[in-house]
Amino acid sequence: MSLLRVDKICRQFGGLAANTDVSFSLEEGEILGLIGPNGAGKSTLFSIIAGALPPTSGQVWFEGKNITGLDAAACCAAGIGRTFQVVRSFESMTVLENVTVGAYNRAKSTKAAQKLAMETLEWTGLAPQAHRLAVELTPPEKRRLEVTRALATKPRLLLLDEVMTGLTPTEAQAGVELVRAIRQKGITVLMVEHVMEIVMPLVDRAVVLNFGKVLTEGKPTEVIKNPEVIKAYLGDRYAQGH
Ligand SMILES: Nc1ncnc2c1ncn2[C@@H]1O[C@H](COP(=O)(O)OP(=O)(O)OP(=O)(O)O)[C@@H](O)[C@H]1O
Repeated sequence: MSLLRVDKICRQFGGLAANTDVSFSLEEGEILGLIGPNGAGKSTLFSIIAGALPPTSGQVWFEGKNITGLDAAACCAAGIGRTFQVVRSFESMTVLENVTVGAYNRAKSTKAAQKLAMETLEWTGLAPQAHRLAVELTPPEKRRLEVTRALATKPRLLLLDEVMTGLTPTEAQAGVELVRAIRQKGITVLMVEHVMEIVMPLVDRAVVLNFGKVLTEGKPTEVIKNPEVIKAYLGDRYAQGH
């Protein structure tokens, strides 16, 4: 049984079809990349899987249960954690407080939530910043804070929305190592990422969206050679280099 199954998802915004008949599965322990040009419908699909947006039609199955229509809190409780494309830290709170907000989804008391938050910060390497205000963090630290807060909800599936965007190659490499460590802990990862040089060596499989539809899916090495993917997204320059 797949951990996640997205089945014929459609989402309309007025006359605009952001997702049309999107279907794919995600196996336990996989890292799956969701790629495609701007406006292809990636964030919309993330929001539908995470319960932030209902689909117009179609279904989302998680651990064999139909979770279509559950709200974001229920999806989080079910084991789906997410980050946002635009970083949403609580700027006037400390790093520890930010992560404690996530930990409350699992912990029954403030003390237990703070303990879980601190353990998660230690894991992601942000513990030395625990008592700083979120506003004081550098952009890569803020992205790491987002991931830490999502991890503190103890997800089985983590949705990462462009967490490497805007990072230097060294910072992105640290991000890649964090994603690998997350999988090592048994957490399945679905990630949206634009930087192909980062995402392709990292993912087991990639699903390519274009104009809201699945263009193709497969192993990264196959996907980047697909002429339709090159035309729609990668461009000839990337293809020639690989
Ligand atoms: N709340 C909304 N209301 C109206 N249209 C929307 C809304 N959210 C997304 N759209 C439209 O749906 C389409 C898909 O957008 P979406 O953000 O899902 O794409 P994306 O692949 O994540 O793009 P990007 O890579 O730029 O983040 C776009 O045309 C967008 O303008």
